[in-house]
Amino acid sequence: MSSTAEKLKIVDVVAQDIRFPTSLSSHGSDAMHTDPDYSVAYVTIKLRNGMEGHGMTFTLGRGNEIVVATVEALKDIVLGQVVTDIYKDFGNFWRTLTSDSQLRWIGPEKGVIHLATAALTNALWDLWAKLLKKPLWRLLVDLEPEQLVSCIDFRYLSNVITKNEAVELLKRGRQGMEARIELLEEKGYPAYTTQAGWIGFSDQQMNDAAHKYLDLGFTAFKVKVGQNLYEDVKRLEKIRALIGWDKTLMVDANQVWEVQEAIDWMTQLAIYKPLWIEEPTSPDDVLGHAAIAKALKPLGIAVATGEMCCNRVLFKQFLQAGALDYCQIDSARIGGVNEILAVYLMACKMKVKVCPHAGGVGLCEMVQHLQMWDYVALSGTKQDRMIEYIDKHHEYFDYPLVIRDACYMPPKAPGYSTTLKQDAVLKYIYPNGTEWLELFQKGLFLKAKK
Ligand SMILES: C[C@H](O)[C@@H](O)[C@@H](O)[C@H](O)C(=O)O
Ligand SMILES: [Mg+2]
Repeated sequence: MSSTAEKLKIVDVVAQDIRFPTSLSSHGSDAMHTDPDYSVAYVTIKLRNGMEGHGMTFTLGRGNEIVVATVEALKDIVLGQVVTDIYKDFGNFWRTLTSDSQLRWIGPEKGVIHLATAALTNALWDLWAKLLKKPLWRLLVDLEPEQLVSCIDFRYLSNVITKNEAVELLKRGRQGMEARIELLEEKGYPAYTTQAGWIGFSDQQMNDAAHKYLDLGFTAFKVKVGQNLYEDVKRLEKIRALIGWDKTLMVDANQVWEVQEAIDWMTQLAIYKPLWIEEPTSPDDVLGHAAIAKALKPLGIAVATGEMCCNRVLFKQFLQAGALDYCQIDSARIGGVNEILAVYLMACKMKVKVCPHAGGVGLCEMVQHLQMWDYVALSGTKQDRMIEYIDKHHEYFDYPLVIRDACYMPPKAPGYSTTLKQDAVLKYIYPNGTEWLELFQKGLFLKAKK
């Protein structure tokens, strides 16, 4: 092996359980997840030359240790590889990672095993962008269409999109690219916020957050619904009174309803003119979503889903069935960047708008890169599209996102914006981080029994 290849060998993969005590303030709460502790399974891939790539997947607390253990189970597939060999044929490597004959049985390509795949894959992309000294969105933009497509495993997709069609879409997407890069650098990419709408928030918390975001120039707000119709009516009355009727309002039920219940409930809330209802029912129920979308269309309410969609195949079915109007990819789910690219390509072909899910730790940092690539090099438009935004946990990153005039500004630092500050890791690693030890001592949290 040449000495350059030797230096680019992966010599270590470390997975850490990082958690933040968000349940203390109801931050992130919704009808289904009432006490989330925002967490990440944080993966570091180390090369012999000392370089590191970081990746993560998002969880709500206790499940985090299972994802960390699953990364441990997968890491032998990555260890010892020369990282640049992976990038030469990334699609095939991704298939190797998801095809281990014994491990795939616990998926396949869904659940914890796929979350772990996402964390590892995202670390590999961070490393690639760092090696090329580019932010990830720029790396994606600069890849030739054929090269980008070679990163994707098209298995099970050919009845909707083929490799050749994907290349054609990307070639078409390049027209006018330079002008869009300039526009992006000048104006950024529109954001909306969910921060005034957590279900556990008091009136005062909602009030404060709505004013804060109005002052920051935000024009689109998302509110949680689905626990109690009477409370939803009160909350939507309140948010409309705060933001006015000229602003955009979306609502999110986080999977709590039966199909007919979703239709009936949303019919009652239609007077508040929500743009979309998000996750009205089970994230796996393609036909249920299709029925809801059909029933709510005459009321002017669209259906959004995807933050818990398990893989490209299910996204394919949602798109085929006309079951979503807004496709909410999540940067820490499905199998990481490689598989998400396939979803963007299918959505582009089927002319469905992608409005990514974000907000959780690292999600805003990562997904901005993907959505900016889509704008510059694939769909070519920001029309009716926005990225979710929440102002928490960014300070723990080496290169936090930048928001200006309610728009994400394109990241400049090399990588996927996934590197946590060492200090944050020491404070929030579970259960022995300094912040956690203090919380246990104060009796604010009970340490999990092993
Ligand atoms: C538990 C989490 O905060 C979710 O409520 C959140 O991801 C949400 O569905 C969203 O759309 O932001
Ligand atoms: Mg949601």
